[in-house]
Amino acid sequence: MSQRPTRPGGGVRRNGDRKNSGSSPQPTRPQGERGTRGEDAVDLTWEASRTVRRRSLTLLGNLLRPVRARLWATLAMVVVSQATRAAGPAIIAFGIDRALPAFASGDPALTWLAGGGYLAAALITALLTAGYVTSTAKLSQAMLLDLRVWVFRHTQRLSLDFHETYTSGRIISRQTSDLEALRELLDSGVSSLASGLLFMAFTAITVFALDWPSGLIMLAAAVPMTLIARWYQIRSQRAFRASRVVSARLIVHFVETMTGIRAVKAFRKERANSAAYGKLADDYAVATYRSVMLNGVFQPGLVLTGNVTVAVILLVASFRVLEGNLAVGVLLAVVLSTKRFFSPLETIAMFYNSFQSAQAALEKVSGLLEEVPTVQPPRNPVPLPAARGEVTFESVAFSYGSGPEVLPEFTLRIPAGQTVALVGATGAGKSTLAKLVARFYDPSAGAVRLDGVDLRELSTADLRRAIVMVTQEAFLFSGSVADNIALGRPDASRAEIQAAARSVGAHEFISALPDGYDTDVTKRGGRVSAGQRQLISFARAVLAAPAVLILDEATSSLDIPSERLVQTGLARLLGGTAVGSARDTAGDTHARGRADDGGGAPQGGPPPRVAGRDEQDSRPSAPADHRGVAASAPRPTDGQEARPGVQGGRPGAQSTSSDARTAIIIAHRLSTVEIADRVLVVDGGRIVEDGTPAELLAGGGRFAALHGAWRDSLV
Ligand SMILES: Nc1ncnc2c1ncn2[C@@H]1O[C@H](COP(=O)(O)OP(=O)(O)OP(=O)(O)O)[C@@H](O)[C@H]1O
Repeated sequence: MSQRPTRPGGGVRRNGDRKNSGSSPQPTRPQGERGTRGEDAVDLTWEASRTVRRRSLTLLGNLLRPVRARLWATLAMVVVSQATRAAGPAIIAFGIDRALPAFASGDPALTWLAGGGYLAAALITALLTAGYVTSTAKLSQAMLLDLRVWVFRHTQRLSLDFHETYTSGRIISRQTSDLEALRELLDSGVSSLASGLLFMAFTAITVFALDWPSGLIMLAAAVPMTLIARWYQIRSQRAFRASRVVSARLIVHFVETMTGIRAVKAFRKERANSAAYGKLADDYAVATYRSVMLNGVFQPGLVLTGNVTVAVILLVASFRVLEGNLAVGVLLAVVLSTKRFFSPLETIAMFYNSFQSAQAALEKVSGLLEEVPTVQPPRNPVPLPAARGEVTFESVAFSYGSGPEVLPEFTLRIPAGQTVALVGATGAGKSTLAKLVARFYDPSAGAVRLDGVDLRELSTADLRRAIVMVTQEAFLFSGSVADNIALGRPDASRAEIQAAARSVGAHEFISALPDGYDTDVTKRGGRVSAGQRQLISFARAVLAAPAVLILDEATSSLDIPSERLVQTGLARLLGGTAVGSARDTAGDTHARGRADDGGGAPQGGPPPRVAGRDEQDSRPSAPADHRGVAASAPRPTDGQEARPGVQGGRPGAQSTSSDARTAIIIAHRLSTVEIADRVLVVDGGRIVEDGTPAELLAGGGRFAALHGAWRDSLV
């Protein structure tokens, strides 16, 4: 496509107003715009209807802009073809009333003119019809291609908070059934509607030109027809909106069931799900039935009006012929034209249906495109090509959207190179805190900084290079194992990919796959276990060599051998291994005392370390815990109590390492906590304890209690 508008929709933020100390521009919600909010509403207020209509038209305008030259050419073809088509009866009238009498008196020229004119009109109509049908198909495909790409790109750009509430099922519904409704209309509906309406207009002009009283009768028919059309429009708009809403719900339910098929089977939800799906399918059938029923009244209503009009014109014009006030040729032409005038009505009625359906679809799609990412890249980013990895939370508070405060105001400093374990009960706010570091969300107040730079001021490239989050799901994209590892650095060589895999202990199992690193992870034989998936995602992170690594430690779905594999990989990952990167040359490798748990011997990568503190290098390793991972020895502490609300910068909890990777781990395992430099205990969104594992254990507080419970659970 020649040119694409940068953003097809308008702009709506989902998170409402937020206090923001960051300097990056935040989009505001324009008055009256709605985005996807309230998209399930079937009855819209006049104001909302107008807004939605305007939004749909803007989108349509944006779609048409790149193809406007073709659009005008197509329109010209439609206009001329319908004019020549409508001229047929007038040429016949001319032939009967003027050419035939002239022919009878020995002048055949007018008859030749009438015959030739009729043939030429028919030829032009045929050629131009073929031209506009092909051209419309090209127009339609070009517009749909743009729209498909816009919807995909846009939904991908939207922030996590949007995806968490909107669900992938709805997005699929927008991408499939809504775009399909638009395709139906654009492919042939628009040209049928336009050509039909134009043909009617040209025919009406012809009838008026031939015999204005017949023209007036025809015009009178417009009154009942308009009333029927209005009746249909109001009801069908409602019916099609309802049908789009139910169709989206149906797809959402289907997608949810299929993506959660394991849980469905595990909890024997099949019957309940089938019942729910059956109910939705029933609702969809009812909604569709309603729109078809409306069409069942609309279409015959129009046809009846047309036929009655033809009868009235025939009657009146015949009387006038008998009285000698009208030529027979004109009578024939007027009746023919009137009959033809109403012939596109059936098609128009049919495509008006698609038009209404497409309009409802356009409303939904334009609403989606109107959404604006709440996490915006800055207009003038502060460059940070090589981050050290110091993370600071400066008077940060956070709530999801307009919900309750999940993290009350706090200040925290994580020095570069420190390994921090976040522990706490479920729902305490650990993931939320980690997601703020990854800038999946922006804080509601205060600022999160990397090396002193507000994350909102970093370019996406710098941010994603410096901070990588490894989530529990360890998602693998379709493609080879090597492709999946290379996600961390797409330009990495095969040797670098293998080195990354080796460094986390993944090389052996990858080599044992049917095609080694080239094994397709979606194919039989390429299916890897949950633990192996984790290792691949660790290798991905090693290759990316971020300054800050955030890791949501996997707890679920790992069997004991997998867990050991992951534990070893994790310990290695935290070693700050960088493959073929600047960090590598900076000497970011560590050979530290560590009791290998046997989950995977070093395979060419740098040896693993126990913790990210350089001062630990000189200390002997602590005794291994039950899983064989060495616990770090107690360290000197300044004895300072962690104060909720004001944390960080404590000498006892600081790393002195300047080259190690900063790691923030949402820790679920005792062994992981013990290899951390520092533990933050989160409770109700507050950091209630902050210190080295040894300090906190000695302190006898919440961490000590958690630790005790863990130990007991391991017996
Ligand atoms: N997307 C969201 N929208 C609204 N509230 C959320 C969202 N995600 C989390 N919360 C809420 O925020 C609070 C903190 O959740 P968070 O996921 O950070 O806890 P957590 O400590 O990581 O828990 P877990 O160990 O179970 O993962 C919880 O009350 C949770 O319900």
